[in-house]
Amino acid sequence: MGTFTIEGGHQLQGEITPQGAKNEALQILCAVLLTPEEITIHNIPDIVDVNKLISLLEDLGVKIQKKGKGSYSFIADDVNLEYMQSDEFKHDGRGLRGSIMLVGPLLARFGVGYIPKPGGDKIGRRRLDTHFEGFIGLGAKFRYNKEEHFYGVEAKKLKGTYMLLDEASVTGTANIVMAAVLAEGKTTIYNAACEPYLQQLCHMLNRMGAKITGLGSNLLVIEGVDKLGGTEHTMLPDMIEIGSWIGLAAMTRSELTIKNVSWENLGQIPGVFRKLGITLERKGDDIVIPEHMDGYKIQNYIDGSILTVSDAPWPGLTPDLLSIILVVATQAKGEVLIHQKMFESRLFFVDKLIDMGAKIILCDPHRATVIGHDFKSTLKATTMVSPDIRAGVSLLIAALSAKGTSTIHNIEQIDRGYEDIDSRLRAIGARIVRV
Ligand SMILES: CC(=O)N[C@H]1[C@@H](OP(=O)(O)OP(=O)(O)OC[C@H]2O[C@@H](n3ccc(=O)[nH]c3=O)[C@H](O)[C@@H]2O)O[C@H](CO)[C@@H](O)[C@@H]1O
Ligand SMILES: C=C(OP(=O)(O)O)C(=O)O
Repeated sequence: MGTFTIEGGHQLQGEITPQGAKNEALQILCAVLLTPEEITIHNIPDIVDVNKLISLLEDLGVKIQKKGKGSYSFIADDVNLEYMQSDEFKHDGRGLRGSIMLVGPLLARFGVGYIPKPGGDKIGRRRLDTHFEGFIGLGAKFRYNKEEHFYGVEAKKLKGTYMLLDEASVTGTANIVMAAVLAEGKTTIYNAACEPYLQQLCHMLNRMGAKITGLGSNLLVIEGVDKLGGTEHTMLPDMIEIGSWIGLAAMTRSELTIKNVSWENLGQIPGVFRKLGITLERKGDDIVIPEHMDGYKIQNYIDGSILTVSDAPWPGLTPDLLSIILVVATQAKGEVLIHQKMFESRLFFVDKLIDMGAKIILCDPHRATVIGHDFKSTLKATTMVSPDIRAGVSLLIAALSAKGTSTIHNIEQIDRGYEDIDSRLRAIGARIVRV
C-alpha cells in the first residue's frame, strides 16, 4: 500500500496543466478495436487505469507504438479473440471499470465480446444492465457465468433498432454506440448520456467513417456502416482534475492558474464553484483563481433558502466532483447540502473530515450538510486511508490545508486517475512526499 505524507498549511502558487481526461481515454482506447487501420491518439494521461487498458489491448494483439509523451498509435489488424477466454484476461479485465467498453467494439467487429465483472471505485452498486440490454436490443445473445462473474455477448450480425435506455449510463452509452456503428441499418438511442467524453467519442467515430447524429444531446441516431478506418484524436483536458485544482486553490487560499481548460466543455463546473463563493477568472482558455485571503461565502438561493449541490447526468453536475466540493465547503462561510444522488457509498469518507475538525452531518448515505469554518478554525492533520479516487484527492486537499503533517495510505486509488500528482503538486509549492 503506497503512502503520501503531507505537511499542510502552506500556500501554493503557480500554474498547473490538466492531464488528458481519464474517462474519455477509456472510451477512446476501446474504439481502436473497431478498425484494422491505424489510430493515433494524443494527450493520453499516464495513469494506472489507462495503462492497464493499454496493456489489455496489447494482450488482445493490438500493435501499439509510443510516439511521444501521451501519444500512441494503435493497429488492431490481428486481434486474438481466444485471449478473452484466458485466465489472464479474466484477472486483468477486472482491474478497472473502463474494460467493460471493450465488449461493444469486439461484438460489433468480430461477433463476440466477453468481459469479467469490471472493477473501478467501490462507491455503491454499479450495475451493467444498460450495457447488456442495449446489446440484446441490437440482436446479441447474452450469457453470464455467475460463478466466475463472466459476461458474454454473441451475434452473427447486429441489427439497428430503437432503444430507450433505462438510465443515461456513461460507459453504457459508449458501449452501445460502439456496437451500433457497425450494425446493419439505423439505431436510435434515446436517454443517451452526452458527457463531453461521449461527444468526443462520437466525433472520433465519425472521423473513422461512422454516421452518428445528435452529438451532445440525449438522442443519438446511428446509421450503420460496413467498416471504419483510421484517424487521429486528441483527448480533452480532464474536467474532474480541473475541478480538483479549483478546490485545492480555494482551500489553501492560493493563487493558481489552471492552463488550457477547454472552458466550453466544463458545463456546470465553474458555476458551482462560484456558488460556493470562489472567484474564477477566465483568461483566454485558462482559469485564474486569486488568493482568497478573505475566504469565500456560499450563496443562498434567491428566496434565502440553503444551497444544495447535487449531481445529475450531463449537462448536470458530474458526481465525480461532489467529494471535492464537499471538502471545499468545510472552509466556506455558510452552509450547503451536498446530495450525491447516483452513488450510495461515496460520502462515508466524511468521517475522516469530521475527525479533522470539519463540521459535517452525514444525514444518510446520499446527503451531507456542511457548515463551513470560514477559516476561523483550520483542519487538524491526521492519518487516513484513501477509500476511492475522488475521496482520496479530497482528503489530500484537506491535508494540504490542515495544520501539521498528515499521512494518506492506499494512494494507489489516487494514482488510478491523477498523473504524477505528487511531483505536479510539489512544482506549485506543496510539501508532499511519496513514501
Ligand atoms: C470509467 C467511467 O467513465 N466512469 C464514470 C462513469 O461510470 P459508469 O458509466 O460506470 O456510471 P453510470 O453512468 O453507468 O452510472 C453511475 C451510477 O449512477 C446511477 N445513475 C446513472 C444514470 C442516471 O441517469 N441515474 C443514475 O442514478 C447508476 O445506477 C450508477 O449507479 O460515469 C459515472 C457517472 O457520471 C462516473 O462517476 C464515473 O467516473
Ligand atoms: C468513479 C470513477 O472512476 P471509475 O468509474 O473508473 O471507478 C471516477 O473517476 O471518479
